Amino acid sequence: MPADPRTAPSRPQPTLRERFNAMRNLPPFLRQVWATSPTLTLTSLGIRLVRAVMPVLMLYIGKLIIDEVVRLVGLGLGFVDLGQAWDSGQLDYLLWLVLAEFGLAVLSDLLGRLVSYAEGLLSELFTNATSVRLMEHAATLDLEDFEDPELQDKLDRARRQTMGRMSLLGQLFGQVQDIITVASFAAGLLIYAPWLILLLAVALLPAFIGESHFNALGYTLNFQWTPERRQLEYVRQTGASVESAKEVKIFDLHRFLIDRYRTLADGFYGANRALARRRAVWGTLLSSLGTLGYYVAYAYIVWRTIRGDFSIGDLTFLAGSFRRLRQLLEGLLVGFSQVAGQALYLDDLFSFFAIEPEIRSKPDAVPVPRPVTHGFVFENVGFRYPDAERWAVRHLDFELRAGEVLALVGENGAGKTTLVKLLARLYDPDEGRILLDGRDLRDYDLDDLRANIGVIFQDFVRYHLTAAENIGVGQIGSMDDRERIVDAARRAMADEVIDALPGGYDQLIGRRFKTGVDLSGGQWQKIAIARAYMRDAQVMILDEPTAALDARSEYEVFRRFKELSHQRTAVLISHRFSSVRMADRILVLEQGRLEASGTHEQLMAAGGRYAELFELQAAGYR
Ligand SMILES: Nc1ncnc2c1ncn2[C@@H]1O[C@H](COP(=O)(O)OP(=O)(O)OP(=O)(O)O)[C@@H](O)[C@H]1O
Repeated sequence: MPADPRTAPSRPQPTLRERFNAMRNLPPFLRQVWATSPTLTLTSLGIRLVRAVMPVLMLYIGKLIIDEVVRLVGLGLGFVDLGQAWDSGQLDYLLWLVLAEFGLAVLSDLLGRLVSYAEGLLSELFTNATSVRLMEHAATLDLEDFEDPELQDKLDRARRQTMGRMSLLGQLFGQVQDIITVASFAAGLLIYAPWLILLLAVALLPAFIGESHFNALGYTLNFQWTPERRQLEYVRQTGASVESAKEVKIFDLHRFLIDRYRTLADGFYGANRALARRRAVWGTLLSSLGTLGYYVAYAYIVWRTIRGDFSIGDLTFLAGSFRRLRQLLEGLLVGFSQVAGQALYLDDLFSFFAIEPEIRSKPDAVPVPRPVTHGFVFENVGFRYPDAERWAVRHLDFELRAGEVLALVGENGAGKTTLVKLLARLYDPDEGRILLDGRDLRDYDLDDLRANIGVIFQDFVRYHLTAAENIGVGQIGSMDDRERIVDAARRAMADEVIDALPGGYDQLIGRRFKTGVDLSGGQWQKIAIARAYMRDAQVMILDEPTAALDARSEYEVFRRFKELSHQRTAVLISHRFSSVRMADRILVLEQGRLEASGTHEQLMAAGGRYAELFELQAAGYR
């Protein structure tokens, strides 16, 4: 069961300083927005600038209208009907004022729509650009990073941020607009009653502090529940996907999965609800303080009007200004705390981008020699998975000579796959070093090294693409080279599988999509092995991708592999001794150590574990 996040060691609630510090994320965020589309950014900011001063203009025209009406009433002209009043010309000024206000109202609406349009587009572009950056950055990270659950949590949060931060954009720009509007109202009010503005600001402060407190709590809640939310996602997928449907049915797992989903989802819902409830109660209390401030100011203006200091038009302008100012200030303060809250989330996005891969090319990296003349030498190589107590492999000293076919045997967990991963520099050794033609593997250009090594792992990927594409991914640059793909398929004995497909090489395989045709485990493996033949690699490694092949097929695959690996260095991993014995040399691994090495005959003659395991398997066939 997942750890209860309330008792599990958790991230403490961000302090006020952390919250303010998070604001440092805003400039890079804005830079990225700008880089996404300068035109759209300028358009929306420009329009918002114009919109910002419209409210005060409209309110002022409203004041002029009322003053004019009061003046006209005071004149006691006693018009009989509208026609007469119209002809007298006394209404002209009023008419212009009303028309001006109408024009402003229409323009304001139009500009509002334009802003939404521009920002909608900008947000979408920004989300897409960030998603692409996320994928690009993820591609540079080490395998070790990916295997770290903490990184997976971070990646999950970052992924959510690419979507979630769309609202931040509109909010930030809205804040800028509101600040200008506030300034324009404040300038108007300053002439009449400056200290009232201060009163409003002070009255609103508690609501602001409350808001930012709850935003931080909300962030902490989301942060703490990331692992559970990932589990939720996992359970949901397991409960309803093609890949797991078979087992879920046979083992009747759906109730178990649903129960687990419910438990997790209820926990998150409960925590969320409790926070929302507290937020609602406190929010209401604190914002009523702001309301109080507003009414004190209102009463003061009314009193000054009664005393004759202000006209009726002034009263409407002032009261309206105050109402708007209060709304705006409240919005600004709440918005500010929300922006600060969202900036905390940006931390997740940026801290994901800040992860630096450890395995990368040195600035003065050299290309891999072509051809490799001596081969690889492992010198006292040891490697331990992060947080693991046991060494996965240790004290490995051996040579993999150029042009040699080497087989790795050993029981489950002996370290065979780890050794291969070290060879392909998916990890770097924690102890000792690996040399290629006398130079440390770390001196070579990483891309070139990987291009020279073709590995098919036991857990190779089944791409839900066409058969040709499934092979083509082995050498992405030759995806369109059908001849090469067909040739690779033939070598891996995948051609017969593909010929039997209704669509041949263009047949979509896998069951995920409507027109897809699924393959058997062994058929998938043949396709995956063809991938290795696509590569122009000097070193070929088959890490047990043949386990599902029938005995004859595996034998045949390995026989061809050996034949075709002529002049190539090759590593085979298999639990079938009939295949292993074809290798030039065999390394026997036992609990991460090299136990013995030699040809099949030598190892049999030595009578160690190899001979024992071989006999065990042979006896099974007799
Ligand atoms: N990603 C990982 N994180 C932590 N430990 C790992 C990881 N992969 C493997 N191990 C551990 O390292 C040891 C060696 O594993 P490895 O996969 O190299 O064995 P193997 O010989 O290939 O086994 P098999 O025959 O089952 O494929 C095992 O004890 C395993 O539990």
